[in-house]
Amino acid sequence: EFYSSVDSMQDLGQLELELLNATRSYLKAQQQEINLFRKFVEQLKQEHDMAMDLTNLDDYLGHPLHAFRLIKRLVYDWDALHAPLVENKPREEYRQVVDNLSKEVGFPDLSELQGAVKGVARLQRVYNFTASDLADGIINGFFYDSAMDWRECYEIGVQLFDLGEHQRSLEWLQVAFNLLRTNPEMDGDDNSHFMADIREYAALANFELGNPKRAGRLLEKVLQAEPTHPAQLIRNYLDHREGSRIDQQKRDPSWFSNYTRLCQGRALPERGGGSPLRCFLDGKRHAYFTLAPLQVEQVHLEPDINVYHGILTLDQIDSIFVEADKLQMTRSGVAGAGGTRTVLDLRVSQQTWLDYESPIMKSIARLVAYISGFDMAGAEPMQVANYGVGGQYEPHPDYFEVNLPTDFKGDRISTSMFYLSDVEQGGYTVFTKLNVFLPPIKGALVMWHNLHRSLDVDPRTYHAGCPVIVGSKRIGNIWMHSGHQEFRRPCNLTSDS
Ligand SMILES: O=C(O)CCC(=O)C(=O)O
Ligand SMILES: [Fe+2]
Repeated sequence: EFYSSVDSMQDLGQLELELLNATRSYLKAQQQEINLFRKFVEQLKQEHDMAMDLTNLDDYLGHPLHAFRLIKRLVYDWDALHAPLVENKPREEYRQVVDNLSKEVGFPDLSELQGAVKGVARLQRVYNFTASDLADGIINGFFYDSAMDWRECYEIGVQLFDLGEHQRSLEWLQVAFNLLRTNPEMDGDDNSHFMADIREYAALANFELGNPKRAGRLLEKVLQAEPTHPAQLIRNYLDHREGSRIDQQKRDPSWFSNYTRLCQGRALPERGGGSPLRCFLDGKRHAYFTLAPLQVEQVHLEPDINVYHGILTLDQIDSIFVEADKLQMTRSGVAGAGGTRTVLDLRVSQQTWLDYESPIMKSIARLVAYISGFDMAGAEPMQVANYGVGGQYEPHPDYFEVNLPTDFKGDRISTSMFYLSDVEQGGYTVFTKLNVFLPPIKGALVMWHNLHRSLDVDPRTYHAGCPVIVGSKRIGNIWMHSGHQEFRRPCNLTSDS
């Protein structure tokens, strides 16, 4: 799978480069071969013409050497031409290259295209981007050199229709239509055919949205312009279908408005101020920090969430990726009932797990132990993740509460999340019940407890990774189990203590 991680999209970039190179050398080889053949044929033609030019063909063929020549041409020369022409070595080689690429890298299929389109739709939903802005290359008010043509907008509209996102599909089809009308690409006839195709889909989307009259009018327009257009079939189909479902718009879940608001970097309305948050240097937490105190930013109190700035150097982050590159990244799943894992749109990323054997991971383990005070015997390996097109992780707790995996010693008492990249736009970490949003800052660490001291779960820690708008978001998560920590964070008796 490619779309669920920006890193693996790089394989596709490479794939396309190799396809381009192979195709160019194929065309060049073909051209050379054709030129050679053409010359050869011209030569044969000259000889042939000369023979046929003679007023009396018998004169020519009666000459023993001429006869010899004609026969030789047909025995050898034409054969020499036929075989490679039919065989076409460059074509065989080209086919081979494409086959190998398809085996080694694999070409993306329709589900990948849908994944990418869903990513775009997710960005629109969470950040209120309009299709026309995106088509103009404007993302979140910033101009990128990425304007789209009508075909691309049409394709997104079609894919969204197939995904059942009818309102958004209609929006993209409208943009496609306007683009085609303002920048016609062919002479009139072809354009009207394309317009008919767009209207046909727009009619279907309108029907699904409970506007059968508008659907009918659009189909009418199509058939007026092109009486033989297959839209006639659609009309018959819609005429015989039950009335459309008007209320088929999916309702947003209750957390959605907090999520989108925080993702956009807008605080929720305050519910009375608590104690003020502070930034401070902490050189006392462990002797290790005496000379280089921790740079602590409190982002929430009760439950405490702290950001530790400048924890990892760029070199250290590079070393983490050297370790991660030795392993295979796989699509992230979410835990389901009975210890199952499923791949869902609510989490679009790829991940791998690093143990604490290598020098860099030994230092990471030491840092987490010194900062958190926990015993790393209870730590899971570090999960390194990379998000994809519109990649996100919807609100969730990090604890399990039920169906704890059998190899866990206690639930996930804390989360230590390292930001391993900056993100150009989007990709905030948000705590949907706490009014906290954190833009990723490369080298920083966020830490919080998921369990109360009683080891009961703390649902206030629900959090999410917002869709990445532009950029590649990389994080490293270390989850600590409550086993082994009995003396590090002694429990209390009341569940909310
Ligand atoms: O990407 C983020 O900011 C949050 C990730 C997260 O919550 C997780 O991986 O459990
Ligand atoms: Fe999480």
